[in-house]
Amino acid sequence: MNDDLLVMKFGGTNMQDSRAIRHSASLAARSIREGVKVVVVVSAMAGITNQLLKLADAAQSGDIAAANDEIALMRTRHFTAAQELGAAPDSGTVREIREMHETLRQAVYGVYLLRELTPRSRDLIVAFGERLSAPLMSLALEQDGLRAHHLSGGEAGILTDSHFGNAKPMPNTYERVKDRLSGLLSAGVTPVVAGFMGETEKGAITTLGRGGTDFSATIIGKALGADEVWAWKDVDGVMSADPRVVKDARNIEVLSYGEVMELAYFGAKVLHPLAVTPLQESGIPLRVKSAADPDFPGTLVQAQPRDEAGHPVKAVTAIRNVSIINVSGAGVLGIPEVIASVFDAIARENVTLLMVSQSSSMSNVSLAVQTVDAERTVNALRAGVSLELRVEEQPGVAVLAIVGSGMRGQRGVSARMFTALADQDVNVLMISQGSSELNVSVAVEGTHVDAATLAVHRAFDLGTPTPA
Ligand SMILES: Nc1ncnc2c1ncn2[C@@H]1O[C@H](COP(=O)(O)OP(=O)(O)O)[C@@H](O)[C@H]1O
Ligand SMILES: N[C@@H](CC(=O)OP(=O)(O)O)C(=O)O
Repeated sequence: MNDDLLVMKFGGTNMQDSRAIRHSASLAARSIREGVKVVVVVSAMAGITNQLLKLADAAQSGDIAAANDEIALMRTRHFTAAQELGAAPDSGTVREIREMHETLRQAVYGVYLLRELTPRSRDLIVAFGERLSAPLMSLALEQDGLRAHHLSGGEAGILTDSHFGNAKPMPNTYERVKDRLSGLLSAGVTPVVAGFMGETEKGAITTLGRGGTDFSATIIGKALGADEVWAWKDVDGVMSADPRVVKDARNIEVLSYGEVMELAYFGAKVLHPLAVTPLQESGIPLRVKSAADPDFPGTLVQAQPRDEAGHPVKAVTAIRNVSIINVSGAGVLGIPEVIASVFDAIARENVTLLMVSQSSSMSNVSLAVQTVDAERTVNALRAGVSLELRVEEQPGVAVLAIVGSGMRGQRGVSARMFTALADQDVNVLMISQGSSELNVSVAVEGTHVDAATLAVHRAFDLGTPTPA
């Protein structure tokens, strides 16, 4: 394989300590030694992103001591990893890590003084996780005898809009990434890019949404016209259900971009919901691979689905911590302006709607949203719609979805799902099916979600085939 180009993404688990980082570096090194050019994209060490979010909240609420304690813990973790990867106390890497922690401490102190944590300052703080792990990966690659250079998302050319917390790449990102990384690659240097982050035109740091390092990798893959993007994970690949819930979940060999998007949207944490979007036009394949078993093919994500006869459904996923917002008022909801005002109010709050359904009597619209967004949604609806409407939240819900392109035009798929749920005494609160027929989703009581997932997984025979 000569002149081939791969983008390799390493997630939090694959960056969690010096041992994991060394192993991840060896996976990249293996391909580089075969003559493949590799761009490495890294996540923060496992747990660091949540720790940064927590300490930012502590500073905002006035507890600077708690915030500083967390920063000290993080610092020890990064220093320990650097040291175990062979960095001398006076090395450039150690100095860089020390300086970054100092800048982080100052940013957090600013939040404490202002008692204000804007989405912009939260992004600045949370992106330190990836900025701190990139030098560690560079170090590990260098220890492996390779030349490497680490860059922040912005330095790598990732330019985004200003939707802090959920930023999207600007159209000129692709040209910029190509400009910034091509020189390094042709000089035989492996770029190591801090994932999850980008920057605005003015240089403010943004993040791409939770799990966004997958998205960084595919943006870079598209920009460079990579042969493939490989997302290394702590699981075999994309599986027929979350393996933490369903023990006999099976690896799916091939999925289409559309199927993966549905799976990610409906809660399969394994990939960022927008991760495949940059690949769709160019048809660049994405492979989800197991770092623990690098020779296992994992899951290939490509333009075309591959359907197995008799298996219309490929996976079952769940979103927990959901609320249903019921908007009701006899007759009023039949008036188009009233419906428009409901959706206007939601759009202004930038809330993601997981499901929508309207009763045919036109007296009720139900909206499923993440519980963290529920209060905002209820307030926006109460302020923005006709006074004749009642708005109520029903918390403690989960959304369960079945996904698979083989469902198209197949009769009886929903019936099989509902029978499985009924057999488990699971009450269905809302139902929806997209016209693409790639998924059917239902809202159920949150306490039933695991039993429902297991039952549906069994009903569609998605588990590991038992050896004869
Ligand atoms: N359908 C699924 N297939 C594979 N993993 C899943 C699925 N649904 C949920 N997961 C969870 O996603 C996790 C992998 O995603 P994540 O931890 O974000 O990866 P990384 O941080 O390594 O990029 C697994 O530990 C697994 O429990
Ligand atoms: N660190 C970020 C981005 C990311 O992609 O992480 P991971 O690859 O570990 O899911 C997050 O936790 O959201």
